[in-house]
Amino acid sequence: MTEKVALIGSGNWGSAVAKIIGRNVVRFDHFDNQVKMWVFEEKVNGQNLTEIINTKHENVKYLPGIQLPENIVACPDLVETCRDASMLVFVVPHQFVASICKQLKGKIQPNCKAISLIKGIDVNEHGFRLITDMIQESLNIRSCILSGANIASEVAEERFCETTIGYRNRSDGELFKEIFHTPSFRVNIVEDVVGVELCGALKNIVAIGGGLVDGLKLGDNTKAAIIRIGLYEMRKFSQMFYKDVRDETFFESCGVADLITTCAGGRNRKVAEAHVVTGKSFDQLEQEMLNGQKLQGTSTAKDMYNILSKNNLCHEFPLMTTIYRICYENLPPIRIVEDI
Ligand SMILES: NC(=O)c1ccc[n+]([C@@H]2O[C@H](COP(=O)([O-])OP(=O)(O)OC[C@H]3O[C@@H](n4cnc5c(N)ncnc54)[C@H](O)[C@@H]3O)[C@@H](O)[C@H]2O)c1
Ligand SMILES: O=P(O)(O)OC[C@H](O)CO
Repeated sequence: MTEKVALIGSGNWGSAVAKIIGRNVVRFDHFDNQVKMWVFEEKVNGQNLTEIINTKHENVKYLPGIQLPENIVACPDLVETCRDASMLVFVVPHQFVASICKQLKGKIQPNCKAISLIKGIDVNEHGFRLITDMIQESLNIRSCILSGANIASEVAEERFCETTIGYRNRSDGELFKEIFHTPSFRVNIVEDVVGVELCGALKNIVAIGGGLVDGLKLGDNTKAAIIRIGLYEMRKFSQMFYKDVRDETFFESCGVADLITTCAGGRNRKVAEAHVVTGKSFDQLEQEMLNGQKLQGTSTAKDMYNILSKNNLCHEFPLMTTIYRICYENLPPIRIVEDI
């Protein structure tokens, strides 16, 4: 059977993986060579971003300077992008997934499989769920997860790194590995969707902590302490709510490696540092510094705090709780070290 891949998302990470997927599908006979990529349409210098991508083969707004393969075709219509696909790659900021699934319900192939590259969780009045569960439940399809120490610009420049795919069904994990693995983007697959996904979501909160420490100029030892405590709280939370999450997952790229990279070079870190230095709000800094890219760490800190406070657990997760309070309750940033 010929597999057909569709990419849902074309931001910084979506465009970086488009380069990888576009090149990989042509290496195998069992993939259709054309990959449609859904673009949330917008004007860039008066021209539709889809038209720019399809003529220049570059996402000039979200990943400038990187050439995309010509078999990546930008499409502004979500349903049209996914209609005939058998493999869906979700790579949008987590706050947009619910509305995307709603639009796709009943409009995709019944044998479709999905993978989420999204780092975040979904919280509502009933509790919280994983983004992969949201995709599975709303579209009635299986979903893997991919997460790792993967800053998009470095991946796009083909600098060596690793990543982790979590699967429930091994053949899905192996199939998705084929479209992502390259000599410079090394994929390992593990049977722990929940562990891989929670690592990716929760590390974004710790990254805010790393940035606060940088803004306060507290130094490398303090940053290392934030990383260690963050890793401890990530594992504790994951295994408290999902007892099957494996210890080993935290030693994969999605675990300790992503924490290190995100606390060194990610957007969450950068904006949190600027928050300390300038005193401006996270929302304002996101607008000023990221040119349309989205922060995931602050909203995930809020989601996490809602879960913890509902379950009377704030005192057991002092780092995550303090980061939330600094972001949303005007707590002075120095409390990152005083309250943990
Ligand atoms: N950028 C990275 O280095 C990186 C690496 C690994 C994982 N991730 C994760 O991948 C996910 C996607 O991140 P990204 O960097 O590709 O996105 P991004 O931060 O570049 O987000 C901007 C994207 O969101 C789109 N958008 C804006 N408003 C929208 C709306 N209302 N509906 C739908 N889309 C809308 C924009 O068109 C653009 O494509 C996130 O969960 C992120 O944590 C990012
Ligand atoms: O830029 P950030 O902070 O969203 O982090 C990017 C990636 O998740 C790092 O692996």
